[in-house]
Amino acid sequence: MPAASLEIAGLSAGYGQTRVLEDISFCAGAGRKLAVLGRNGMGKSTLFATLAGQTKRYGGEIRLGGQPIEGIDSASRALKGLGYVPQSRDVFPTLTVEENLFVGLKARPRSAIEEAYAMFPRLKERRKNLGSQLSGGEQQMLTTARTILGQPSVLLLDEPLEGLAPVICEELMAAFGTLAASGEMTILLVEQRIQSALDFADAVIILERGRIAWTGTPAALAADQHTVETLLGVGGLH
Ligand SMILES: Nc1ncnc2c1ncn2[C@@H]1O[C@H](COP(=O)(O)OP(=O)(O)OP(=O)(O)O)[C@@H](O)[C@H]1O
Repeated sequence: MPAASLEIAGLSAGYGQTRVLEDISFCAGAGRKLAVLGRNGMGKSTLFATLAGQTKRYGGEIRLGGQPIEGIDSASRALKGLGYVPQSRDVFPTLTVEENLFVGLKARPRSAIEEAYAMFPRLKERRKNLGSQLSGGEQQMLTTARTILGQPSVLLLDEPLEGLAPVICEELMAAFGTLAASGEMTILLVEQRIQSALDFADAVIILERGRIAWTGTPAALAADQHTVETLLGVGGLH
């Protein structure tokens, strides 16, 4: 499946009676790389969970490749090409690493898991281990690899670098960049490592209390010290 656009218009969502997102609108063109930033608790994970169909939506539209998906369930969204790697690493604890990867293949041949091993050699070393026996960083790699094996047209990555060693972070961001550049995936990234996100992305949105407070390019953000301090709560970027 080639990369697809993701368009959101007037999206409001939350949990039960608790409204978290208000009137979110943006568009990520096919093959683009969008970073979603913001301080803790501003709604980043809720936005991705909403796109994946896992929260309560009060209103608004979500279009994947021009087709509305807001009315269909999570599994159907995945079948239509929406890949979601949540912050909570959801490996299957009683399956081995290799069996976890097989789940991600959908209809693809089993040999395709070599793609995951090329991206994460550590998973190949641990392929006979159970999901429950992996470290936090290894679970992160496994969840990410399993989702990518399904060849989504839009990939939502919620803090994929959490728990990973710096050298692996660099390799992983480079691999994500290659997937987007090859036209295989549109990638949306939530990341606390702001500089890594800005090095990766070609557009940025910043959430503040469930609303979009800023949009622009990484270069414009890096030059806007006031926004960096007030909306991201960090002293500066380099
Ligand atoms: N399952 C839930 N039920 C009720 N409220 C929730 C739930 N999950 C998150 N929230 C609330 O929604 C708001 C946004 O949380 P969310 O996790 O989306 O923020 P975030 O920007 O991803 O934060 P962080 O950077 O800390 O991961 C917070 O006020 C949080 O308490």
